[in-house]
Amino acid sequence: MTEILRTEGLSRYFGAVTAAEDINVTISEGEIVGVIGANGAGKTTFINMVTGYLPPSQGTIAFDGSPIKGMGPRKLMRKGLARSFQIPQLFLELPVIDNLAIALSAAEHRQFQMIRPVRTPERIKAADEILEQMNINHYRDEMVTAMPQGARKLLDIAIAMLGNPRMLLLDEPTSGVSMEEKYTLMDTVMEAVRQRGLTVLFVEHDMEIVQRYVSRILAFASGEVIKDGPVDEVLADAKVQELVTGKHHRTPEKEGDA
Ligand SMILES: Nc1ncnc2c1ncn2[C@@H]1O[C@H](COP(=O)(O)OP(=O)(O)OP(=O)(O)O)[C@@H](O)[C@H]1O
Repeated sequence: MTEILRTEGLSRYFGAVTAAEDINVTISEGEIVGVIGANGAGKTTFINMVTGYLPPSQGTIAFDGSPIKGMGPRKLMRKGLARSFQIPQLFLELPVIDNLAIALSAAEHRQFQMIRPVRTPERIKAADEILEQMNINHYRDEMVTAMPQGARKLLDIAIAMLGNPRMLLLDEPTSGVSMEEKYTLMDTVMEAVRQRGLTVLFVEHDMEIVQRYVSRILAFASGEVIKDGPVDEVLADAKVQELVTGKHHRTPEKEGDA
């Protein structure tokens, strides 16, 4: 399989705090990878470094075979590497359609400038398409404040998909979303991912979501990747159970044993 992302010796220190240390990960095109770990394990630090939001202290990052360390988020977005946030980064007091128009405008301009929600026919077309694909087109002309949390997450992910990325990094796509909404949200996102043939890396605390949607897991603890492999293998690992999932977590095979 073709490699799309590779990190080598990737580390980040905040003074005496080791947020991430010696992360060596290779992701192939089309893989859907879950990132798990307890609070403070280094998951967001890893995502932030890969997407250009945080400069690494050490190590290298390559996307599509070329070094990307030192590039900012907008440049990386143009290269095909996009992300969503744990807390959606949206203009709450603007209509949904204008949030998309602003994102498209920002993507079109290389230099920093005041960004206004200019609705060109091309932008409206692109916005309507993604809103429909993410099943949030009924919110099109509503303020973001009118949307429930799940719909806001979908809008944030829709914005990440606007530039037709090849790889998407999602930071806790289901956090703050109700139990009933979670699966609908993930089904919608994963269908869009499948149609676009994207590679996905997503941070998730909910092991049921992880088991249902990913094929490979990176387990983080104390800033390090302690296990990287197929879902069942990682979730059955004693160290992962001790440091990440808790020893009462049951793998899918064991589910029917009781
Ligand atoms: N800007 C910062 N300054 C100082 N320490 C930081 C900073 N950002 C993160 N850290 C520390 O780095 C470590 C890793 O944090 P990180 O946010 O990456 O963890 P996480 O696995 O994403 O946690 P969570 O699941 O709670 O989001 C933690 O000890 C955290 O306190």
